[in-house]
Amino acid sequence: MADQLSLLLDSATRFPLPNGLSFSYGTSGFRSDGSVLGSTVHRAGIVAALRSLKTGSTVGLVITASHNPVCDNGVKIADPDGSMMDQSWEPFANALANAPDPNSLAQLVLQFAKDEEIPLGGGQSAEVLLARDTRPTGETLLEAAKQGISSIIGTVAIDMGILTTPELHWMVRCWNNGTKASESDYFAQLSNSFRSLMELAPNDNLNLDTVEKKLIVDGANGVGGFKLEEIKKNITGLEIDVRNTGKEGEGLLNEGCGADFVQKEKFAPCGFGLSDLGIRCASLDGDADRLVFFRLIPNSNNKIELVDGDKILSLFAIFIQEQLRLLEELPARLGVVQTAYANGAATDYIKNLGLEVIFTPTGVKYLHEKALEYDIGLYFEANGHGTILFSKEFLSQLDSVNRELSSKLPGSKKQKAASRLVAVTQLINQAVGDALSGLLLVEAILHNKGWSFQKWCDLYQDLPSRQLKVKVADRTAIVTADAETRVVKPAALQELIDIETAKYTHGRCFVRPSGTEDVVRIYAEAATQDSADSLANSVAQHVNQILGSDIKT
Ligand SMILES: CC(=O)N[C@H]1[C@@H](OP(=O)(O)O)O[C@H](CO)[C@@H](O)[C@@H]1O
Ligand SMILES: [Mg+2]
Repeated sequence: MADQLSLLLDSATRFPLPNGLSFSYGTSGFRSDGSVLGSTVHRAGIVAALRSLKTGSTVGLVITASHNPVCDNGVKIADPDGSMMDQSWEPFANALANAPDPNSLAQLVLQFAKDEEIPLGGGQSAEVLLARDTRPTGETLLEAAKQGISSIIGTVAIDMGILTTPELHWMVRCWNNGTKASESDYFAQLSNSFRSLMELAPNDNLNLDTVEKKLIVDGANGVGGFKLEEIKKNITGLEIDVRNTGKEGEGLLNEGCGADFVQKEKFAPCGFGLSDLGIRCASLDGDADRLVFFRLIPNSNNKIELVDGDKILSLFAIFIQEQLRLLEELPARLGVVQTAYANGAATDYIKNLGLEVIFTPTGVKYLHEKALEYDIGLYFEANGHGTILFSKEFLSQLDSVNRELSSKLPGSKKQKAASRLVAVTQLINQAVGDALSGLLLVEAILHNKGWSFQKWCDLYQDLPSRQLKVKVADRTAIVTADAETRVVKPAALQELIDIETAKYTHGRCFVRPSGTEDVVRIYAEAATQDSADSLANSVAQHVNQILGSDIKT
C-alpha cells in the first residue's frame, strides 16, 4: 500500500487544483474551460481506474464538451455496459475533483477503496478505454487522464484515439461482452444492419418518389462528420453530403452550427443556404451523440422546419409498434421516456399511440436508467439525444422467433417484421444515444414506410416554445422537484411561474439550473409563438429579480 500511496501523491502533485475553482460531475460529467481541467481529468482517470477495479471489467473515459464552445472541454466515465457511470459514484468523483492537495486526494482514494472493498495494490488488473473529440485541449487532457489511470497500480489505459462519444461507449460495451470492438467493427455493424433494414422495405416502396435519396448532414465541425464520411463509403440507397466536417476553412466547432444551435435557434447552420431548399437535412452535435433533422423554409432568411428528438422518438415508436403488431407471439412491454423539455404535442401524440410515457430529470443518465425497466425502452431528449434499449430476455425471444419464422415462413410478413426488429437492434447503439446510428435508423425507417420528410413533419404540430437562459449569482439556489417541472426553492418563484403560466392558453413553463453551464434555463410553451416568448420573458424577469442577473438568450 505504501507504493500505492507514494504513486498517488507523486502523480497528484503534477496536477494541482486551480485556485478558487470547484468542479461538479453535472448532467454529463465534468465541464469547464479546457485550460483549467487538467486536475479534474487526472482525477477522473483515478475514478475510472477504481471503477474498473470495483467492477472487474473494462470501463471508458471520454474527453469532450459535446455541443459547448471549442474552448470548453469535459470528461465523463462509461460503465462496463457502455452506459454512463453509476450515479452512486458521483459524490466520490466530486469530492476527489475538489480535493485541495495531494495528501487529501490520496486519503480520499484510500478511504473510498476501503469502504467499497476495492482491491488496491496490483493484485487485480484493470483497464480503461480512452477517447477524445477534436478539441485542441484534448491531447493534453488525455495525457492527464493517462497519468491519473496509471497512478492506480495494475491499471492499463488503452487510447482508442479521436472518436465520437457513442463510439467509445459502444466499444466499452462490446469489449466486455467479448464481441468485436474496433472502430471498423462499429462501422461494419452500422452499414450492415442499415443495408439489411433497407432491403426489408416492402417492394412497392422501392421506387417511390417520396423517398428522397439525398440527405445533407451538418457535422458541427466536430468528430461526427468525418466518421460519417467513412461510414457512407459502405452505404447504398442513400446519398449523403457532409458539410461542416471541421476541415480547414470550414469553421469552428459548434459555432453557428451543430444540433444544439439548430434545435435551440431554429435556424439553418452555417454552410447551408438557398440551394438546399427542399432537401432533407440533419445536424449532429460536436461529439455526435445528438441528432436533429430539418428543412429550410423558402423565403425565410434561413429559418427551418425542425424535426427534433421528440419526432425521431415518435418515428421509432411507430415503427417498432407496427412490427410488434405483426408478431403476437412476441409480447413486449414498450415504454417511452422523456424530460420536461419534450414538446407537449409530442407527449400527447405518443400517449395516443397507446404507449406508456414517463418523465425524468434532464440528462440521459436518468432517461437511460428508466428505459432499462422495459422490454423495449425508447428514450429521447428533445435536443436529439436518445436511443432504444432492448432487454436481454426480449433479444433472446426475438432471436428464436426470427429463426423459427425464417425456417417455417420465409418471406412472410411476420418473418420480415421479425427481421426488421433484429436489424433495428443491431443498427441502434444500445450503449448510449448515437447520432450516426440514429441517423441511419431514421433513414431506413423512412425508406421502409415510404414516407417523405413532409409526412414525418406532419405527424403532429409542435406547440410553439421558447428557451431562455439567465446568468445568476448562484444557480444552485434553485431546487426543483417532480422531474424538474416545479421549483421548490425559492418557493416564491414557483408561485410567480404559476401566475404567469395561467395567463396563456396551453401555457407550460419551468425553470431549472443547467448541469453543464453556469446558467438557469427557462422553458415556456403556449398556443402561439408570441405567447411562448412572452411567458418565457416574464418568468426570466422573475428569476432575474429573485436571484439577481442579466437575461441572455
Ligand atoms: C435543455 C437542454 O438541452 N439541456 C441539455 C444540457 O444539459 P443542461 O443541464 O440543461 O445544461 O446538456 C446535457 C448534456 O448534453 C443534455 O443532456 C441536456 O438535455
Ligand atoms: Mg453531445
